[in-house]
Order: sequence, then C-alpha cells, then structure tokens
Amino acid sequence: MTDASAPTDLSPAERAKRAAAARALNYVETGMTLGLGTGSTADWMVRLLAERMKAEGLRVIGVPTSTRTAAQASALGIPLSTLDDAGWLDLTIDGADEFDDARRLIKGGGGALLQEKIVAAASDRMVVITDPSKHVERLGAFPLPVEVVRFGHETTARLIARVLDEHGLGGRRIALRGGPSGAFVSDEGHHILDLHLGAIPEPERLNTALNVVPGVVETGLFCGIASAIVVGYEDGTARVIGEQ
Ligand SMILES: O=C[C@H](O)[C@H](O)[C@H](O)COP(=O)(O)O
Repeated sequence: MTDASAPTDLSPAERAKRAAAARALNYVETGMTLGLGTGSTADWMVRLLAERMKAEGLRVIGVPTSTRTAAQASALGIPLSTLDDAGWLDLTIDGADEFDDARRLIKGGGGALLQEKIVAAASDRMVVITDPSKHVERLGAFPLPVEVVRFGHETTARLIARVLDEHGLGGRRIALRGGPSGAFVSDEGHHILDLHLGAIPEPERLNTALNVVPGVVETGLFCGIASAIVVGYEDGTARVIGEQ
C-alpha cells in the first residue's frame, strides 16, 4: 500500500527509504525497547517513529547504535537508554549496504557496524530496512568494512590479507577508510579497513576467520541476525522478506 502522507518532493531513492522505514514501524508496539539503527534509511525510521510517538501516543525507549543516531533521536524527543541499562531489546530496526536471499548483510558503510552488531545481537528481532538497489546474488560488491584497533592496523591488514588468500580472495584491495584529513575513527575509537572483495564465496566462514585475527574488532558481515528485510520501493510500497 502506498503512503499518502509521504512528502511529494522526495527523490525516488528517498521515497524508497521512507517506504521501508514506514513499513518497518508496523513491528513496533507500545512499551517496546527498540534498537535504533544508523544511516540514511534508519534516519527516516527515527523521524517517522518520533512522528508516531507524538501523533498516536506510542511509547518506546530507544537504544541508539551511534552518536549520530543518539543526537537525532534525542533532538526529536525519543527517550533513550544505554544498551546495558536496557539489558535486552524487543526489536532493532536498521539499514544495510547489501543483502542477499539468505538475509545475510553487509553493514558499516557509515562506520557504525560495531555498535549495530552488538545491539542487533541483543535484540529479540532485527528488522532491516532497505531498497532493491542493495539486493545482491552474492555479497561482496560493496566493500566489506572491518573495524580494527588503531594499534598496528597496517599489520592487521597484512594478517587479513593472509586470511583472504586462504579463502580464495588473494590479492584483493584492502583500504584504510579516511580522507585528506586522516583516517576515519569510529565511535569506539577504532579504524575501518574496507575490503574490496567483489564476491564473498562463504560469508559465515569468512566472518569467523576474520574475527579471530588479532586487531580485528568486528566485521560488517551480519549472518543469521536479521529476522526480516523490508524492501521499500519508490512508488511508496514495501515488501517483507522473512518474518512478517
Ligand atoms: O554504518 C552504517 C550502517 O551500517 C548503515 O545502516 C548502512 O551503511 C546503510 O546505510 P544507508 O541506509 O545510508 O544506506
């Protein structure tokens, strides 16, 4: 069903993101503790959530997955808690950079993958909000973000290269995320290495292997975590893959 309340001046891409966010809010019930994702699609979800809280008296407590989302949610009047104070969450709604038919994801394009993965893992359900441009047959066209400690990060990159070799991904480019002003630093004070893999043959195996490399904090591969993926379309409709 299209959403008649959607602003008419949005680009097609924004309409799709908004449609996914609006549909995902159907999973939210009053009294829930809710993980709030990060990114441009999650941004829509936080905005629409705040609107529903004002318009319908919906009550939730949010646990943000980044300083960016925390600032947005608190500016919109959404009550927040820390993950440890909340303990366990009913639901997390978050975006993704890629998804496949097995509901596996690549996340971390915005650098928030670590808090996002911890929050999603501590939730009864994770609902992903996305659009058709992020659907892939095989994960890996989007460079895989891997969060690493700053100490010895070049050495960590070399150790990662060895792992890639063992997984048939030898010679792939590993880039330290950053720009002219320096390397990117995550909310937790780490750097991010973007692994340009092209295609990942076995995401679960690669995730496990990367996570035991000294210096690696977490990868952007989310396997077996998302319970549903809501795909929004530019005509304002959305469809759900997985748990309805
Ligand atoms: O670190 C950022 C997150 O994993 C985002 O959820 C992901 O990058 C998708 O963001 P967007 O909705 O802006 O495409």
